Amino acid sequence: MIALRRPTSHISSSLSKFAVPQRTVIPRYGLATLAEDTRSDATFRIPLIDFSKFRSAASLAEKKRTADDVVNGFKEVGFIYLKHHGIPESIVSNTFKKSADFFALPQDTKDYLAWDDPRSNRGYVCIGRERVTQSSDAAEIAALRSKAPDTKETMEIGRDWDPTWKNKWPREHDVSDFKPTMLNFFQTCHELHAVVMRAIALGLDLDESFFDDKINGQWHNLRLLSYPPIKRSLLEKEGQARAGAHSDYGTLTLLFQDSVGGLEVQNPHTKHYQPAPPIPGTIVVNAGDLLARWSNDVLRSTLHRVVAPPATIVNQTETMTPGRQSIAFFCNPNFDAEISCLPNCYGPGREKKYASVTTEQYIVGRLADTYV
Ligand SMILES: O=C(O)CCC(=O)C(=O)O
Ligand SMILES: [Fe+2]
Repeated sequence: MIALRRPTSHISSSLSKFAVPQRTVIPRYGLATLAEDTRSDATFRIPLIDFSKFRSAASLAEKKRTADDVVNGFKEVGFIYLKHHGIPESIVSNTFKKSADFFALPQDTKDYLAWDDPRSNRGYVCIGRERVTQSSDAAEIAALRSKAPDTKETMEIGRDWDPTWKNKWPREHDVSDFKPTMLNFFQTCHELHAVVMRAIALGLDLDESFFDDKINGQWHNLRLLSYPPIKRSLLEKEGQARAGAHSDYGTLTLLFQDSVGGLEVQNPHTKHYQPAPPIPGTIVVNAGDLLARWSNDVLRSTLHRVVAPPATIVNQTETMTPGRQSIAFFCNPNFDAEISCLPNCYGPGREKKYASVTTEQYIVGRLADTYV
């Protein structure tokens, strides 16, 4: 359902004059647009885009076709799958392995590295400490956190050469090669972000290099996530999820999932949640709030959440859901970048919706609201 078009039995009138036997069904693939498909949950799909067509395009016109697909995906859904994205599978699997080794450490070893400041946004976050939500009301978030905390733990890593904020690395004898593995992954994701933003610039009819000098400072956040096995009955409680419904804050999120599943994306048109299952060889990419704001909401920052894995993975009669691992790379513009409406995203009939804000003002404010 995600990438393939459904067949339909509709035969266009221009074909009817030909000798088509009465009961022949001519399948039509790929004719409905993404915009049409997303209007209904039955046909909702997250587009799957072959990104090698952008990287190795023989002409600007060919490049622009993939760029248009990327932008169209963010306009209609806010989420896309990328295949042939250029990050070798060995790098992804090794990063997952080091992440698993980290979360397997004793609790007090992890607590020693505790996250302690939203301006730094680095370190270990134990289960129940973050409650992602769209609310910015402190009392409401505190109530949600105690009633239905997120059932996940995370490790947050920022750019390593920051003069003010230091990453919190486990000791080498706790997890060998953790730091070089994460820094290599960080750099690799940074480079992919820069290329996808070039595609977005082109798809918005801006100069391809428009974002280059606004996103080169690597103010990103690499988040390792671990969702421990949990009783199904706990996940099915009112308002409870592995990660509650939220949007992300930055430009784009590059999301790497294991094979367990449970990620759901809100269909922006029907407001119903739809699964975004792991597809081998792909990554999920979603637009964040700053990109939506930058583009005057031309590009969508779509709500998503992580719930119990589908019943094909866990039998409904089982009482435990399996543990799940994922890695989110939250990409940000430079912290001093002024996020004010992009040149092509306003005009007569489309007024500017947002005041200009720096990345830092926006992100630090959001993070301060969601953690205790
Ligand atoms: O674990 C996932 O698949 C999604 C995590 C997520 O959306 C987040 O951390 O912002
Ligand atoms: Fe998210």
